[in-house]
Amino acid sequence: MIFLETKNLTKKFGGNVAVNNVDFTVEKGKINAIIGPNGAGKSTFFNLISGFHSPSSGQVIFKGQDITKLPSNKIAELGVARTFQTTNLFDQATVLDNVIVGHRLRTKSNLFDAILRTSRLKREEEQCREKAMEVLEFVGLEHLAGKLAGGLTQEEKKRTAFALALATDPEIVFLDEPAGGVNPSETDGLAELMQKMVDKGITVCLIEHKMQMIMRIAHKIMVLNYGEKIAEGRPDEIRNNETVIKAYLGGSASA
Ligand SMILES: Nc1ncnc2c1ncn2[C@@H]1O[C@H](COP(=O)(O)OP(=O)(O)OP(=O)(O)O)[C@@H](O)[C@H]1O
Repeated sequence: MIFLETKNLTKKFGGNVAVNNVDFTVEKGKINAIIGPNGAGKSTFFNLISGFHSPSSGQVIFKGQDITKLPSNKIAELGVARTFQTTNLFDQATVLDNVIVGHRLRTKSNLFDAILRTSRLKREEEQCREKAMEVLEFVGLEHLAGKLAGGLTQEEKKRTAFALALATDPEIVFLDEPAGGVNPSETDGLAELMQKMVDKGITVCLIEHKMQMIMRIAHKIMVLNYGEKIAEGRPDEIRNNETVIKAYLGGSASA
């Protein structure tokens, strides 16, 4: 069974076709990358898969289930997590509290539990805390658990974004520019972290402009240009693909 796939996925914003008839399959347990010049439709494509936008037409299938029309929280519950280019953290809250919010999705407590401070609530609060510490440790930020998120560096924010996604116990994570705005050695560290996720059994799908990193870590790459898939293949195939080279030379890619 194909793990996750899109079929003829299309999104129009007025007359602008941001994603045009894209067929894409994700390889399970691998690092899958999406590249393309600015405005190619990459983020929109992620938004369609994770339910933040509804497609104009086409389908998203996850483990054989059509998830096209599901709201984003339901899609997340099924095990599909995503991060954003700019993760909005609560600056005045600690890193730990920011991540705890990410795990709430998996808990059952409701308003009554909160008012009555039931044992279920207390138990779940403890579970959330433990889960948050576990994912912070995984991303290498346990030493910053008590620090206010507002004081984090860009690289630490990127790691926190990973932790937020991991706190939902995902089977697949969609990472939007996970290494945007960080220096080369930090980029290497984040690449290692993505590999570590894969080693743990999580499938990774990322959008990235940092071509060297992508060519090194991706198992498979899809190239979007003006909303259309213009190529898909292994890094060496993509590197030598003339259509891709032309799109980049003619476009505004910041690679
Ligand atoms: N909410 C929206 N409403 C209207 N148009 C949008 C919306 N989101 C994206 N677009 C348009 O869709 C196209 C694709 O944008 P998108 O952000 O998906 O590209 P991208 O490949 O992620 O770009 P970048 O690499 O710069 O992040 C662009 O023309 C953009 O202006």
